Amino acid sequence: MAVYTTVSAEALTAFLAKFDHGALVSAKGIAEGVENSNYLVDTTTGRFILTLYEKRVSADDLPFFLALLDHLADDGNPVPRALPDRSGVAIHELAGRPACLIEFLPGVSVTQPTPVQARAAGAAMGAMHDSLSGFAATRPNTLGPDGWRDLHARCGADLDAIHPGLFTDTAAALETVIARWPTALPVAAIHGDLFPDNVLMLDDRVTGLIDFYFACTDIRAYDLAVMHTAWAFDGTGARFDADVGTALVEGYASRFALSGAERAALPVLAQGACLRFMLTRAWDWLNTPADALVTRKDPLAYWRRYQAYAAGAL
Ligand SMILES: Nc1ncnc2c1ncn2[C@@H]1O[C@H](COP(=O)(O)OP(=O)(O)OP(=O)(O)O)[C@@H](O)[C@H]1O
Ligand SMILES: N[C@@H](CCO)C(=O)O
Repeated sequence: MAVYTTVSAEALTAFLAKFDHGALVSAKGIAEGVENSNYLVDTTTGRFILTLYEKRVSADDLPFFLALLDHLADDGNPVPRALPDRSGVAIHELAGRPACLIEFLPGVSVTQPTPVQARAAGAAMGAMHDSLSGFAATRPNTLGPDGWRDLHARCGADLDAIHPGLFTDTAAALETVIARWPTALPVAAIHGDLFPDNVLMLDDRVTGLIDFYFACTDIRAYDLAVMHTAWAFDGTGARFDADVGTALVEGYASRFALSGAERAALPVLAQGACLRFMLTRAWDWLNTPADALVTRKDPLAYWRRYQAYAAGAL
């Protein structure tokens, strides 16, 4: 369960008193997610999400994320804004963590997307990229190729405790992918983590894009490649669904132009994405205490995907 920080009723009541969004009725920790602490908060006037930012989110980056969300919401994308308090402040401190009160969006995330749902989600990313072509602020991707090497070195030989030979095999894969990494593709603000659990849907309609806390400036088509790795496989990474992958890419292209060079680069971008998620999952796997109230995600599910792309899945 991803509630790393506990917020007392007293502290939450005092926090809500700064806003014009009613008084506390109830607050429940949300089990989903691994990065931040999230609460579902009901007040006398509505429903909200309270997010306390944990390990990987730096408070210094929050203004970038919130400006990006405002830009997308202004342009009609279904993203939640962080709400300002009465004095216009959106970034607060609560229980010792940076914290925001965020708009609640309806919908649920699908676990096994259909091609129709994947097409809608791809189109939502295309519309988002269209809006973000007019977003000027930048943030480096700390989990880009240089970050993978660093993470690989920090995990070190302990990777072999996850799977024999994993340290050497991933070192070789990293060098192969980095040597082929595109250098001339368009760069823009991207989401960076648009997994099915970060897309809220009602039936086949996208009602929310959430969790922008890896948003950064990077190769735009990398965002689509990340999405492909997460949507076109089952949770174990063992079963590839080509129809879902194709629907995702075509949905995207229906809303935002995908050049021949970007399409041609998707396989290597997807391999890089697999290494990124394999390594962050491996780091968490090796550094999360066994009794922590969070479900660790399987790094090998991303190593399997890497192998599928390396063998030509896309
Ligand atoms: N604005 C929102 N509206 C409705 N539900 C939301 C909203 N934001 C978050 N949630 C709910 O909280 C859950 C966890 O949120 P989120 O994915 O942002 O957490 P996280 O810890 O950053 O996750 P991740 O592991 O995907 O990085 C979501 O799966 C969703 O159920
Ligand atoms: N979406 C990521 C978690 C956030 O980095 C994963 O499934 O590994």
